[in-house]
Amino acid sequence: MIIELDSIELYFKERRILNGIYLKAETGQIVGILGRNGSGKSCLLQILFGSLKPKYKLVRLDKKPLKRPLYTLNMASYLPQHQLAPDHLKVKTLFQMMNLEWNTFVNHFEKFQNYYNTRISKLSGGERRVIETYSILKREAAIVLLDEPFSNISPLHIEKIKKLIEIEKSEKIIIITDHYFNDVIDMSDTLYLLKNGCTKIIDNLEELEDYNYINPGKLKARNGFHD
Ligand SMILES: Nc1ncnc2c1ncn2[C@@H]1O[C@H](COP(=O)(O)OP(=O)(O)OP(=O)(O)O)[C@@H](O)[C@H]1O
Repeated sequence: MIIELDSIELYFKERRILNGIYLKAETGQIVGILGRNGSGKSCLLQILFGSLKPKYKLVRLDKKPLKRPLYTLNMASYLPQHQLAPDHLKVKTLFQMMNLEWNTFVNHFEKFQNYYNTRISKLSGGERRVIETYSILKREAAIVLLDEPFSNISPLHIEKIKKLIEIEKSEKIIIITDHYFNDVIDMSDTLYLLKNGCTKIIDNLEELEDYNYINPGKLKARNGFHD
């Protein structure tokens, strides 16, 4: 499956947020979106999901224009930037709703084994994000959109989630944005930078310095971003 976003124009009142967007993602690949605060990354994911309506957009699924919002097709799983799971919900209810195996989860995240009956409100911000990210990632869906999945998550758990994303990508399209740019770069097969309302495809990581997204020397040493 291939999904493409094209020619998006998003305004809030007179303020232009996005114009000149092109993004392509396909099954088996992770697409990373980087960009400074306020560059429009969350808006872009919401537009793709269909929950934000811009002035103009073109979404193509396998080359055919998509006439309905993606969420109505029940094929996309979307992690919003802000809290997803309501406070009063018990962890077990979330797992039941998402049709996920608790034992499989605690095999990956042993620390959570006593949380089955716990309400979301009793978890730390990072613990909640691990559960939210995991449940969106593992849900049955052809397209997974992850907006800041690593927020407040400890390095050890980030590494575990990165491994799970790598496994899930074989059957899914995964689009991810996060300010942990080294982690996004590590995982991404294709990388876009969102700047001045436009997407720029990044072929060489030095371009991220040239576009003033990061200061020179901040990139983790690597041979290429697929390594
Ligand atoms: N509902 C709204 N009404 C008005 N302006 C908005 C609204 N939602 C977003 N914006 C503006 O649109 C711009 C892009 O917002 P968005 O949340 O997509 O940025 P972002 O790249 O995800 O930022 P961050 O990395 O800080 O989360 C911001 O300047 C924001 O203030």
